[in-house]
Amino acid sequence: MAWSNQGMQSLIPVINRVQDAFSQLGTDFSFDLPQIAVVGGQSAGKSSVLENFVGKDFLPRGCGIVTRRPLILQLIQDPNEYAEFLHKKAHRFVDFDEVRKEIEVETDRVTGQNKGISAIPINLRVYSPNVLNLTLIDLPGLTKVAVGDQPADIEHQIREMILTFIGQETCLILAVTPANSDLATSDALKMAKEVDPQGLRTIGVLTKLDLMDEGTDAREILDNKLLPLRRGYVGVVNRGQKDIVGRKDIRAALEAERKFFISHPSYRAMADRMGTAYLQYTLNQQLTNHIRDTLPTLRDSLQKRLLMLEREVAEYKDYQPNDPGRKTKALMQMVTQFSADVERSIQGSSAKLVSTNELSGGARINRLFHERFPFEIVKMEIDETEMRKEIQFAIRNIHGIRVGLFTPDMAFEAIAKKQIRRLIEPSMKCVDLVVNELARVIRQCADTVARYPRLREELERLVVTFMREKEQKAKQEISLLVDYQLAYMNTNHEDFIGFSNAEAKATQGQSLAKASIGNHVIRKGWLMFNNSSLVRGPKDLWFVLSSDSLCWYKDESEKEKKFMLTLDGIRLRDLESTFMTRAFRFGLYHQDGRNMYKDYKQLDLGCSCLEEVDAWKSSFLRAGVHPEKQMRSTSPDEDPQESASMDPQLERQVETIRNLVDSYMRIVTKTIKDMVPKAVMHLVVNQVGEFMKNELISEIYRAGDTDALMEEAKLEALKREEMLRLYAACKEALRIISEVNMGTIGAERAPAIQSTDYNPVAASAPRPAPAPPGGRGGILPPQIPKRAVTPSSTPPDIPARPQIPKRPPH
Ligand SMILES: Nc1nc2c(ncn2[C@@H]2O[C@H](COP(=O)(O)OP(=O)(O)OP(=O)(O)O)[C@@H](O)[C@H]2O)c(=O)[nH]1
Repeated sequence: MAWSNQGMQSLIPVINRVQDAFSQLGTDFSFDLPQIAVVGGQSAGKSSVLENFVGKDFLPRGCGIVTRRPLILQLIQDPNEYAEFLHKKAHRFVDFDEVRKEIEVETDRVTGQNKGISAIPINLRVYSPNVLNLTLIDLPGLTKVAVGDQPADIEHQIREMILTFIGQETCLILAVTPANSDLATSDALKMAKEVDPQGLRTIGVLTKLDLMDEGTDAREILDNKLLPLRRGYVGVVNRGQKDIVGRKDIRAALEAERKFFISHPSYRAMADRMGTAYLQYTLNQQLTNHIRDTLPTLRDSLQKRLLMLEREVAEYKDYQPNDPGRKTKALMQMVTQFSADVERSIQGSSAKLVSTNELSGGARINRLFHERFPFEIVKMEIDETEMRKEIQFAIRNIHGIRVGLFTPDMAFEAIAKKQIRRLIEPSMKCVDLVVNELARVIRQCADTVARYPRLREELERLVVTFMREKEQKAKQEISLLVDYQLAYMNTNHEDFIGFSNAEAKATQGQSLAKASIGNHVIRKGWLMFNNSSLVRGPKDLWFVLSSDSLCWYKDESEKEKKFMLTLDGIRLRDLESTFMTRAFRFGLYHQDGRNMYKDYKQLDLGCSCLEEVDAWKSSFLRAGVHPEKQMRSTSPDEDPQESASMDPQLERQVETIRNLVDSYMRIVTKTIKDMVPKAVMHLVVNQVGEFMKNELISEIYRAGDTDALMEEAKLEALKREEMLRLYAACKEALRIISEVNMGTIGAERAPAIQSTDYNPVAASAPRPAPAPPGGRGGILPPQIPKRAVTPSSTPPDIPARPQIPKRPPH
C-alpha cells in the first residue's frame, strides 16, 4: 500500500480490530461502528460484487435466501492470499471453496437447517494482494416469500435486521440495484431512503448493466440525475449465471467489465468511474474518511458506555461464584437486605428512597384499615325496611298474645346480637386483605434475590408459611373480639343512648345517626361534574362532603360556592362510563324522585380511578348516604298483614328499638374498627417483621443445604459473564482506538492512491483518465459531505488514476 499517511492507512484495520472485539462477544450486540452494509433485493448481485472485490468465488450460492447471517467481510491487503474466520482463528483457509463451505456450516450452526435467519454475524477476513483495505457487511437479501419451513414473517425479520444495521448513523449503505429493473421500485434504495432520506450516506451500485434492453442505458442514473445520492452511483458488470456455472475466471470477467465500459457508447465518457475496481477504490476511500470523521464520536460513546459498565463491574470485582466464604457472606447480605426491604416497605422509608410512583405496602395497609375496612363495615348495613320488619316481628313475638304496652328490651338484644355477628365477615376480610398485601410486599422484595432462585423460593416459603400461621391465629383472636361483644351487652356504656333517650328520639322521629355525628367535614376533593351544560362539557369542581350536606366550589380555595345539597333522602348508585365522562362514575339521587340540582334528577360525578370512587362511596356511607339496593320483591304468599303494621304504638316501639340498636352498634363498630387493625398489626404484621429480623437466618440454615440455595440462576450468571465480556470488549476497543494518533489524522483525509501503485489488469488496458474535479457531463464524483479540501492538486476524493487491484502472478 502506498498511502501517504500511515495514520490514515491504519484506520480500516483499526475498526476491523474494534469490530472483532465486539464480534467475539458472540451476541447480536452491535455497536455504532463506522462500516459499510451491503443491501439489495434477492439476486440483485450483492454476492457477485463482493466476490469480484476478492477475485475469488467464495460465497454460498443457491436458490432462496442464501445469506442468512450478516457476513462481516474484512478485506486486508497482504502479499499472501488466505482467509480466516474469527470463530476459527487458528485455521488459515487457502482454498476458497473451503471458505464457502465454512460459511454454510457456520450459518446452519446458529440458524438451524430450516433456513431461518440470525443477526449474529460471521466474521471473515480475507488477506490478499488484490484487495484494498475494506470492510463490508453482507446482509440477507430482501425477500418476499417464505419457502419451505421458513418462518412466515421472514420478510419482516430480514427487514428488521437490515434496519438495525443501516439505521445506525455511522453506517454507510451500499445499495445494490439491478439496472434491468425499475430504479424507483428498488428494494435497496427504498430501504436506504427510510433511514437516510437525504441520501447522505448511501452509495448506489447498479449491476447488470449488460442485461439492459437494447437501445436503453442507465446514464441518467449514473449521472446522478434521477434519484440523486450525495455519494453518487457506480455501475458494474458482474458475471452472468452462465459464467458462474462455467466457472469463468473473475480476472477475465473484470477485464470484460472494463471493456464493456470503454466500448459502450453511453458509458465510454464515464468509464473511469465505473466498474468493480473503481467501486472498490472509492469505497476504500470513503470508508477511511468516514472512519476518520466518526472516530472521535465513537471514542466518546465507548467511553460513556465503559463508565456505565464500570459501575456494574465493580459489583463483581473479585467475583468467585464458588468461594464458600463469599457465598455465606452473600447469603447473609441477601437475607438482611430482604428483611430490611420488607420492613421499609411496611414501616415507611427515608425520603431518599420514597417511591413516587406507587403506594408502599405500609401505605396500602393503612388505607385498608382506614378506608376499605370501615367501608366494608358500613356496606354490610342491612336494609332498613328489612331490619324494621325484624324488630317488629321480635316485638310481636315477645308480646305474644298479650297487648304490649311497653317496649320489650329483649327485642333490642336479639336484633343487636344479630348485627354484631355480622361484623365477623368484614373483620375476616380485613385480615385477608392485609395478608394479601403483605404477601405482595414479600414477593416484591424477594425480587432483589432473583439472582439466587432457590434462595428466593426458600425465603418466600419460610416467611409466607409463618405469615399464614399467624393469619389463622389472628382470625381466631378477632372472632374472639366479636364473641366478647356477644357475651355481654353493656347497656351501661357511657356512649349508649339509653332507653328513655331512644324513646324520646323515636317520638321526635329524628335521625339519631346525624345527631351523634354532628355536622363535620368527612371528605374533600376534586370530582368531575358531568351535569354542566352540554356546550361546556364536564368540568372538575371541588366537593366538600360533611355529615349532612354536600357542597361544591369552583376550586379548593372554597371561596366561590356553586351549590349546597342536604343529604336527607339521598342515595347513591353506580353509573356506566361514557366516552364524554371519566371511566369511573357514580350518581346521587333523591329517593322520592325530586330534582337534585337545577332540573337534574341525578347528580353525575366522576373520578379518575376506581379506588377514588370507593373512597367517596365509603365517605358517603359515613354521611348516611347508602347505595341503592335491589328492590326486594315481596313473595306472593307473604301475608301483607304480617309484614306491615298500622299500629302507631308498635311503630314507635320499633323506632325505639331501632334507635337503641343503632346507638349500640355505633359503640361496637367503633371498637371493632379500632381493635381489628390493632390485632392484625400485632398478630400478623409485627410478628412477621420480628420473625424476619430474628429468626429468618437461622431458619434458612436449618432448612438445609445453603450451598444449594446460593446456586446462581443460570441466566444471571450468563448475564454477568456477558456484561463482563462487553466491558472487556469496550476497554479493548478504546485501547485500539487510542493507538490511532488523532493529531496526525485529524486534518488529513484519504489521499488518492499513488500512480506507482497502479498495476493494470492487462498491460494493454488503457489507464483510466483522471477525473476532472467538478465531474463531467453532470457526473457527481462520490464526494463525502463536509470535507476539508486537501492542499493537493488532485481532488481529494477522486483518484488521479483509479486503482485496479494488483493481481497475483499467474
Ligand atoms: N449478466 C449479469 N448477471 C449478473 C450481474 N450481477 C449478477 N448477476 C447474476 O445475477 C444472479 C444473482 O447474483 P448474486 O450475486 O447471487 O445476487 P445476490 O444479490 O447476492 O443474491 P442473493 O444472495 O440471492 O440475495 C447470478 O446468477 C449472477 O450471475 C451482472 O452484472 N450481469
